[in-house]
Amino acid sequence: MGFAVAATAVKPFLLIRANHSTALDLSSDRTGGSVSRSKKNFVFVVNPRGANGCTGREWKKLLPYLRTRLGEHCNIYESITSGPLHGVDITREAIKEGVDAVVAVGGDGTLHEVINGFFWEGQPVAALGQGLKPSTTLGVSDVLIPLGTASDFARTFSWRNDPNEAIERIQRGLKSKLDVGIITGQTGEHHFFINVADIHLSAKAGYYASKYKGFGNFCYVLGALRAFIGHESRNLKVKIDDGQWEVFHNVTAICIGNGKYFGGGMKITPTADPSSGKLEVVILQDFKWYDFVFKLHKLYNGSHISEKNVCLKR
Ligand SMILES: Nc1ncnc2c1ncn2[C@@H]1O[C@H](COP(=O)(O)OP(=O)(O)OP(=O)(O)O)[C@@H](O)[C@H]1O
Repeated sequence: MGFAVAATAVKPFLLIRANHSTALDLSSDRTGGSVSRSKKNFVFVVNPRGANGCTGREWKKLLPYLRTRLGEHCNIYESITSGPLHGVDITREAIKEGVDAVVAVGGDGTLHEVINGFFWEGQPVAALGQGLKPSTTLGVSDVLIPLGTASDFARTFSWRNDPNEAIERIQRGLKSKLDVGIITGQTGEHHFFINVADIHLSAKAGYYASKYKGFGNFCYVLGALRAFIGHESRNLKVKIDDGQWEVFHNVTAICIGNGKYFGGGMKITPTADPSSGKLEVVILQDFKWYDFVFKLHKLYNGSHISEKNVCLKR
C-alpha cells in the first residue's frame, strides 16, 4: 500500500481587494508617481528569473506602459523577488498594509507564491486592524500578468502570455470568484493551490522541468521523460470528499485540478472549473514512458481521459 491521499476544495474566500488602504507606507512609488491616498495601491510581485530571465526583461519594458495605463488611478509598487518563496512574504506584508491588489508577474510558480501569501497559518491574511474577512473574493483578472515559461493557469481562462492584454484586464477591473485547493502536510500545515496539484511522477516531472527552462515550454516534456527514469508506480489509497477510501493500483501520477492545464499546455484535468467549488481528479495507472510519448497529443487536447489506464473522478 502506498500513500493516503485526500483532496478537498474550499469555497472562494480569498481577498484580492482589501476594503481599506490605511497604513500604507511602501516607502516610495518606485514607478515615479506620487503616492496619493485617493488612488488605489497595487503591488506587482515580479520574479526576475521567470521564463529563464525573460520575465525580468519584459517587466522593465512594461513598467512605463503600465504607468501610462494605470498611473492616473493607481499607485504602482514593484517588488522584485530575491529568491524562491520571497513572493509569499511580499504578498503577506502588502495585504497587511491594506493594498488594493497584489499582482503576480511571472509564471505559475510566482502565482503560487502570491496565492499562498494570502494566507498565514491556514487563515486568510487580513489588513492590520481590519479583523478577519473570511468571505471575500479573489479578482482573477487582477491577480496575474502571465510572463512565465508555461503560464498554465492563464490558459484555463484563454489568456495569452501577453502583458498588454493583462494590463487591459487589470484596468477593466473585471473580477470573478476562484476556488482554492488546500494541501495538508504531514504535520498538519496547509499549502494552497489554484491550478493543479500533483503527486508522484508529474510532481517529479515539474522538478526536472525546472532544470530545462532554457528549452521553453518543451522543458515539461523533457522533465517528464527524465522523471520516468527509475520511476515506479505505487498502489495508492484515495478518498474523494465524503466517499470511502479506495485503492488504486499501479498509480503513475495523480493530478488534482482546479484549473485545466499543466506541463506547458497539457489539458490534464480537462473539465476542471476554478469556480465550481469542486476539484477534478485524474489518475494515471501503469502509464509508461511510451504511453506518454505516443499519447502526448491526447494529453494536450484532453482526450487522454478516454484511455483505459486513465481514470477521472470529480
Ligand atoms: N529572484 C529569484 N531567483 C530565483 N528564483 C526565483 C526568484 N524569484 C522567484 N523564484 C522562483 O522561480 C520559480 C519559477 O518562477 P515562475 O513560475 O515565475 O517562472 P517559470 O517557471 O518560467 O514559469 P511557469 O511556472 O509558468 O512555467 C518560482 O517557483 C520561484 O520560487
